[in-house]
Amino acid sequence: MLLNPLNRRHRLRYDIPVMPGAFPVVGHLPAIICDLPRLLRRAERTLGSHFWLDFGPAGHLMTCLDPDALALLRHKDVSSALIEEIAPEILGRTLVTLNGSAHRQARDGIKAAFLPRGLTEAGIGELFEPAIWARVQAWRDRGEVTILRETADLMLKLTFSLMGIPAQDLPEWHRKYRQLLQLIVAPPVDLPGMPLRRGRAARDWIDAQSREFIRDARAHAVRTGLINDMVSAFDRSEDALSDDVLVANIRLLLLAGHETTASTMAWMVIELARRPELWDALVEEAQRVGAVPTRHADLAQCPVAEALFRETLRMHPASSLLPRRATQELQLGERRIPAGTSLCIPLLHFSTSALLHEAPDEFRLARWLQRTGPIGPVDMLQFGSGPHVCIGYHLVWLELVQFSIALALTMHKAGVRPRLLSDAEKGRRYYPTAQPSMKIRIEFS
Ligand code: HEM
Repeated sequence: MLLNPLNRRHRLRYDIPVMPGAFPVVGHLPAIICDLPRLLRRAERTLGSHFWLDFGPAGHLMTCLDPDALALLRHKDVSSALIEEIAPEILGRTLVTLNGSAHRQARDGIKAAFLPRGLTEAGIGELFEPAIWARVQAWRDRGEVTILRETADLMLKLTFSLMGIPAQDLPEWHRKYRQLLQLIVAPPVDLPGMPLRRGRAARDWIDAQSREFIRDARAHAVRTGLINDMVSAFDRSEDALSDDVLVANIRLLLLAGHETTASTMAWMVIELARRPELWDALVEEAQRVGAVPTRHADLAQCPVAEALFRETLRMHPASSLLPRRATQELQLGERRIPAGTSLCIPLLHFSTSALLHEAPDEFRLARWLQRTGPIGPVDMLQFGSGPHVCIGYHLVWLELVQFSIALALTMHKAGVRPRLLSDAEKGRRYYPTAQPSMKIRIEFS
């Protein structure tokens, strides 16, 4: 594991052990990025359920593997402002960093557009369907693809179309979006040609375009997409919010929905490729349904595709860790957590914890197909919980079921199925978004 062999000293901070093995400057980040499950297991074995991990520039985060930690996501004295400190350039002033009434106000102005009714009224399923068909048909014709590259590209296309960005502007958006992402890793050097300068310029470009979209929406110009709905909900809301909030959150939607969904989609294809019985069950369902669903109401006809989406995300949660901060002293199990403590809530650990799931390491569609109760917070913990629970949940569910059915229909008609050409475990990343290696190839034969 990527730990510093020279750092073996056992230390305590506020009576909680610090994980040894941190490097200067980057702390445990190399192990967090490349080997998080093993790092958490080793920490649990050697230190117990509570320990500090060193996130390099973001400092030490108290990590708790006890399922009680999930309740922190709903706790009134726990804030998500730490996310702004970790990624100020890219996430500053967005929903995910706000708390209390400021958060509620901003979220209320956006959330309706992402509920099943809002998505259906905006015709999002119909909007996505042709782009998904086109992409899987291209894969069939090519016979072999680098899967994460492809799903990332498809998701960017879908996310941009959601925003109503005209097709001719897509290449420029693509370029600016890639530059924006550099802000996540940019060293703090603001000089011409450096990632920080380029990333900021891309962010300002994207924000300026968003302001134009908002102006257009208000002027009732012909523009489809969720932005219209968001703007009118925003303007209807009782508390006056500045357009800056809307602009920052349009940027957040681009970021929050892209890599997470692309990673999940890639893992779905990988799981289908390495489990022939799964592929057969999906093909059977796709043939019975015969068409790609476009509305939420139709999703009930696709239980296998839904179970595939849920089980893939359980085994491979795209958001592995959530950072938080205690604003007051807290009690967590037996522990006293001082006010101001930075916290890490490891969704990845809970997603495959034997305390929460039966046979957690087995990929089992049956756990979803045979369940009788409704989906509860533990079943969708990969989307967070509490006031910040993911706004895109219904959208992801729709697009991933659409994708699975289109894939199964297209490939089955051509007499081919997905086959894995690479080692899926090699080169996995777990942070900031968990994803399979960029190099994994899938053959359709
Ligand atoms: C598989 C795909 C996805 C996963 C696993 C995922 C996961 C999450 C998680 C864990 C959070 C909570 C963050 C926190 O509490 O700190 C979150 C928040 C959020 N997600 Fe997603 N997400 C996905 C897709 C999407 C999509 C497609 C969109 C929209 C286009 C979206 C928009 C958001 C927004 C706006 C928030 C912030 C909500 C708030 O702070 O109130 N996500 N997501």
